[in-house]
Amino acid sequence: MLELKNIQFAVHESNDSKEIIRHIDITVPDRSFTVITGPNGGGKSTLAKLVMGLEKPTGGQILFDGEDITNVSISERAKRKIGYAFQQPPRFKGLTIRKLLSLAHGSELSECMSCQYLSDVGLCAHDYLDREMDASLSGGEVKRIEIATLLARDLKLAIFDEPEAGIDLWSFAKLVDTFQNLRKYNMSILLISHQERIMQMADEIIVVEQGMVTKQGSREEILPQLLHEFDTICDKCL
Ligand SMILES: Nc1ncnc2c1ncn2[C@@H]1O[C@H](COP(=O)(O)OP(=O)(O)OP(=O)(O)O)[C@@H](O)[C@H]1O
Repeated sequence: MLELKNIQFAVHESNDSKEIIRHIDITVPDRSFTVITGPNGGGKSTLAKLVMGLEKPTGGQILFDGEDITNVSISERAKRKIGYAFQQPPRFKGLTIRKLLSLAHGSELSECMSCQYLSDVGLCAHDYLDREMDASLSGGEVKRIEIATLLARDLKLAIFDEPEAGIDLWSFAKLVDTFQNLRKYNMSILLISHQERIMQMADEIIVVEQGMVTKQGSREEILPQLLHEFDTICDKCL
């Protein structure tokens, strides 16, 4: 279980301090699917970076399975099975997808397991295992292969920052299917998204605005509120 307790993050800008995250408390239970949403600039990516260790909070505590990891390095967090999927996953020329999956796993993966991970992200293993992770792959394919590498790492917590960014509607539909498939794995998913179809898969939805949690609860409770707010905004624009 991940617990953020009174997390704060401020940066210094020309003799002034700018608060980006203000006193946030969040709990992500084991094997849950949590979506963080909210307006641009609200602090969602910063929150993900704080959990991953890419940024260090200026106040508060991060607990993972009861252990204080606030000051633990990125690589130590990775060893504790916390993983992060980039908005724009890196490509590695010269490295086959088969090799990439084994590297993610930490030892040679059997053909059968590699195929399983690729099929769970909606890719036909025989078409991809011996391809290079290079520029010849589409944006949607790269994203799904990155998710397969997270599966191969056998993570306890996977963090995705707007996985839908930069992909077309067709690839998005396949990505939604991929996230449905991830439900059978034992990991918790913390996903940042603005997409209703992704929120429809969540157990819990958290809205972050101006560095604060403004709504938090089950999908059944929060999603109708968000859709109603969105309709009201749209009606005002007519
Ligand atoms: N290191 C930093 N220095 C200064 N400002 C920062 C820093 N990191 C984030 N910010 C600012 O903090 C605010 C929150 O940024 P963040 O990327 O977390 O928002 P977000 O909710 O993920 O937005 P989006 O939906 O557009 O991706 C933004 O105004 C951003 O410019």
